[in-house]
Amino acid sequence: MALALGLGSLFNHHPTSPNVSFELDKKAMAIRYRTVRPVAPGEELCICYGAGRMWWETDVPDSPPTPVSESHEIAIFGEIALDEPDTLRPASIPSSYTAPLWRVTASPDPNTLVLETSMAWAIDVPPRASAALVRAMRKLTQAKKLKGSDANEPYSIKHLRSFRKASEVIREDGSAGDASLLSALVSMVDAHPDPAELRSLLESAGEDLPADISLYQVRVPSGPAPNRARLEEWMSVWPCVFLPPGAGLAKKNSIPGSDAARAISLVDREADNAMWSAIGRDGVPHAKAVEEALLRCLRNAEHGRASGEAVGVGVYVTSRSFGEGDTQLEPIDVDAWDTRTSERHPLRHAVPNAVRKVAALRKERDHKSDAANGQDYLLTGLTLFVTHEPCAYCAMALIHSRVRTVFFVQPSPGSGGFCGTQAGVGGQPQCDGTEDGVA
Ligand SMILES: C[S@@+](CC[C@H](N)C(=O)[O-])C[C@H]1O[C@@H](n2cnc3c(N)ncnc32)[C@H](O)[C@@H]1O
Repeated sequence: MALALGLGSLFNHHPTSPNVSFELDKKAMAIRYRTVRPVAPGEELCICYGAGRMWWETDVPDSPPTPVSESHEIAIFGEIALDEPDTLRPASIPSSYTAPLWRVTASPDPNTLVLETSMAWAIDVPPRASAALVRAMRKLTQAKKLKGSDANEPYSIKHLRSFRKASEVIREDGSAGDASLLSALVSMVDAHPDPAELRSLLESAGEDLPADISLYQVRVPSGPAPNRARLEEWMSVWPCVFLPPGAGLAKKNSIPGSDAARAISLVDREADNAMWSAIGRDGVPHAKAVEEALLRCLRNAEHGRASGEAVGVGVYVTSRSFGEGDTQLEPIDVDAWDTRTSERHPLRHAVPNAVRKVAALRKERDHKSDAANGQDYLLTGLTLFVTHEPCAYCAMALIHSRVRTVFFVQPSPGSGGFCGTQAGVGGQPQCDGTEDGVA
């Protein structure tokens, strides 16, 4: 997350074709803005804040909720309703409790992924020479001399269209292109930093290329557009392709060090929605099962409070699968709550209490001398529900425990260790965060 200060905060949002792109320079702690096409006098400079409804667009309705069943409608990723009979409901929970349901994940969201750009080398060729250039590049690629022209290697240019009208291209040196020529991408600058070496490489391919190959730099998106909705934004920098839903951004398929390179896969909201509206093995819709589990977790918090604990945080851990994979686990249902007051112990938060209970249960029940990877004590494959967003300590405990998914009811902006895992503990590369969370 970066906040633009100074003039950076003046850019308004254009949802589809901004004329300015920006990139984060994390080392310099700066944001760089660049025009991505010629700008007419008086034309407003706009960036794209991301896809989807913006916070000021209050009159634009959210997409309608997906009904789970006729009698039980829950807005998937909109709202979760806890409307239990009064006898079961803890007193602290209003009779019709509704809370927004968000997904927080270690994977970046395609709607907010920042468009990163890099410099690439291009040359101008007459249209009739384009086939010769393609042949030359193919030969050099096969001979492993031209870096980045294969999809599966660093500095790949495979997501980018190879040719563009030379007159439409913004060159880094400010020169104008000839309308009768094509601008052809050759490689990323980082793959071949020395233009003289690249030029002689192209000449060595022995194809019928123009005699006066002159390389110039152009700005291109570092990776493919994360979805169709963002494609226009990416295309305004350089024509390119988008990732089909569910496709991952392969680490090796993007610019090393870029956000895209760190991404293992993107959040796939369509698949998410399908998951939430699906029916579990026991015939209960996943969304209804989540609601029940959240209620149990709220009851645990209430139980802690009623037994004199100062902090009312409750946890429920279950082996029940919510559509994420179909592994059959030994059934586990563990309840826990914060016990700092009764145990006079600063570390007896609800989450580590649950982690200890699961470890003890599995050690006793599932222990085998040949158990691999801690499967007889970790939370691998389990889902944990917690009333409050885990703090940094609890988030680390969850990461070390290898829990599969975490649901929490109450986010803790600013102090939570989990929210927007790209900023929280789970998103730190050194933490090996693999868990997903739902708030
Ligand atoms: C970063 S500021 C942009 C500069 C702001 N317009 C100003 O004059 O200070 C973001 C705010 O600008 C407004 N804004 C930006 N793009 C907009 C758009 N396309 N339509 C309406 N309001 C927009 C929203 O109120 C938003 O909260």
